[in-house]
Amino acid sequence: MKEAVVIGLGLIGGSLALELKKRANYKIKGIDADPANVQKALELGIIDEETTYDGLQNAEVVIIAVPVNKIGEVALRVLDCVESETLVMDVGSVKGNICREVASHPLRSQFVAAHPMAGTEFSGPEAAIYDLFDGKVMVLCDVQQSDWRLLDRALSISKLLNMRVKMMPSEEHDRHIAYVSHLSHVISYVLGQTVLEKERDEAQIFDMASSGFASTVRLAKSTGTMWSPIFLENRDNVLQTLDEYMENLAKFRTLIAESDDAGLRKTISDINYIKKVLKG
Ligand SMILES: O=C(O)C(=O)C[C@]1(C(=O)O)C=C[C@@H](O)C=C1
Repeated sequence: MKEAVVIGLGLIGGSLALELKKRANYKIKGIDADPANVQKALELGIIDEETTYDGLQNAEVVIIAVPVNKIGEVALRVLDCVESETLVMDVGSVKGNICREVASHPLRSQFVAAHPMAGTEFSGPEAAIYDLFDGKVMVLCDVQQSDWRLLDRALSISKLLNMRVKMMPSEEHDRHIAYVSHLSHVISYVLGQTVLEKERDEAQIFDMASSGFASTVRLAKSTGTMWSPIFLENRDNVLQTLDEYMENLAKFRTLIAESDDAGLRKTISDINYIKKVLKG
């Protein structure tokens, strides 16, 4: 039976474990710094057994799904322990720092830097979902640094999950992801913060909130354990997007302050182009 080891049994690690088990009959071994997560993952049938870094020898694939600030050190430790045929993949949301950290390891070519573009606002093994990755994009970075046979295995796993693969340099990934993922989270947190501060003075404001508020503030339910390290690992790119966002916000504010109906309609109509680029 093929073996996969998943390190970090949260939403993403847990969901990958479920998929590999159900879709390809892998035996899943798990590692997590929090014993409660291991216990929960065992109870939920996400993993078959707990293991340690000494138990990586028979793994066909080791998936690292810990918070992004910990991936580099975990990846180096894993590469120190694995056999020459094992694929080591991370699934973090920031790729440049991780690729730099593993760059000089003698087994660098066994590592594939991956980012499955899927998630929810929930966390922990109980948040793991079967089908989470179905139809989504898997980004693979700096692939020329990986052994082609192991890259091929990463591609097979992506195909198994029914994901579309995109390959790009890690630096480009980090610049783009700041716009389409990290900025949205900052905005949602600050929206939640602004409304919560108001709610303290004027109770019942949330009674009026409907789907518009719910959809824009959904991401604000995501944990700081995951998102603070993402913002800090991709700091320069996130700051760049925030500067551009704040500039646009100031322009939008001016249009409202000046009761510029034509300006507002034109700006909104331009932004409505998003309907064409984002389907669904
Ligand atoms: O839908 C969500 O709740 C997510 O946060 C998913 C999301 C995203 O920003 O789209 C977040 C981080 C992952 O690295 C990939 C996807």
